[in-house]
Amino acid sequence: MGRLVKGVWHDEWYDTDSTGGKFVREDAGFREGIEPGGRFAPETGRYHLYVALACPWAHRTLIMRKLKGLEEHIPVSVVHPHMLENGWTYDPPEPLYGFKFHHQLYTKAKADYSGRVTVPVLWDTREETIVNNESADIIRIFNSAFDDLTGNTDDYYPENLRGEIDSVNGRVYDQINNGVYKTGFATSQSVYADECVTLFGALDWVETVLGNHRYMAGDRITEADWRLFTTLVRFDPVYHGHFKCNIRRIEDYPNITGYLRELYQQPGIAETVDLEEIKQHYYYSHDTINPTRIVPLGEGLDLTLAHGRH
Ligand SMILES: N[C@@H](CCC(=O)N[C@@H](CS)C(=O)NCC(=O)O)C(=O)O
Repeated sequence: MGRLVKGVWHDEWYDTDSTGGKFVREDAGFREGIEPGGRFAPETGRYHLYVALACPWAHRTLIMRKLKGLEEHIPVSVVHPHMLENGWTYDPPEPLYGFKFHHQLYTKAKADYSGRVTVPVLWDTREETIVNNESADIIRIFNSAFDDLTGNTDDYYPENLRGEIDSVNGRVYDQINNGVYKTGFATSQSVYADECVTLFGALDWVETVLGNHRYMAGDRITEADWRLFTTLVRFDPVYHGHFKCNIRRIEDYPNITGYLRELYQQPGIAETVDLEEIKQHYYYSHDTINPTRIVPLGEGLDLTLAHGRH
């Protein structure tokens, strides 16, 4: 775990001293788009996606790549699940440059880069740079930028639902997706307790929404559902224990349980979920919160059971 400072790698854990025990996530450093006629134009084989199978943010991009039929257009490389003193690593080395360390991609893109070195990364092989390293942007890019190439016009951010999707995303991001990290990485009891209570308040709200609607932003699956899904699928096997998010389990919420199963059972989605890799990453990499590195055996819900949603 570490960060780049002016292009030099420093092995360091998150600084929560300067924020009174709070985990504060850094903004992504590369935020370009892909559009026809633009600097980054949609082309088959031009872009490469770097992910961790364990990472909920990277997982969103894998899901959208699958749903939008982009697998043959955008190849993917996967980091090793253990993120240790060198940050994310490739074993074997990644295919474009033979790099062993994910931070080498960042310094290839910008020699004096300062900031955290995260996945996912959407790489441009033409300009040899990072187009974007913010998953929220990458899934929007995948949602529409390659439609002319793939002929797949499925829309997970439809015009008429954007207001609702944005509003759901806002709360889900802050209190659930990032909420589990803010709870798990807190280094003071009172910060932990506040974050944990807020997280479960948000899950209670999701349970109510799903009692009234089939999905989070109405009656069709949108990006709001996929953004929530990647946290829910990790919750009982990882966040409940490792991040001390243990007021309730997902299994204790009937509507969320059925919804999670229904999303998991959508075509192609189960292949994007690797629970063993997910558990290995969290329990092994975060030695400040699990110094023995023992990976627990429990796997959480059986996601293959009938979802019972209609
Ligand atoms: N805003 C980014 C966050 C990505 C992120 O934090 N990824 C984690 C893995 S789950 C990471 O690479 N962390 C490495 C670090 O913080 O040093 C996104 O959504 O794409």
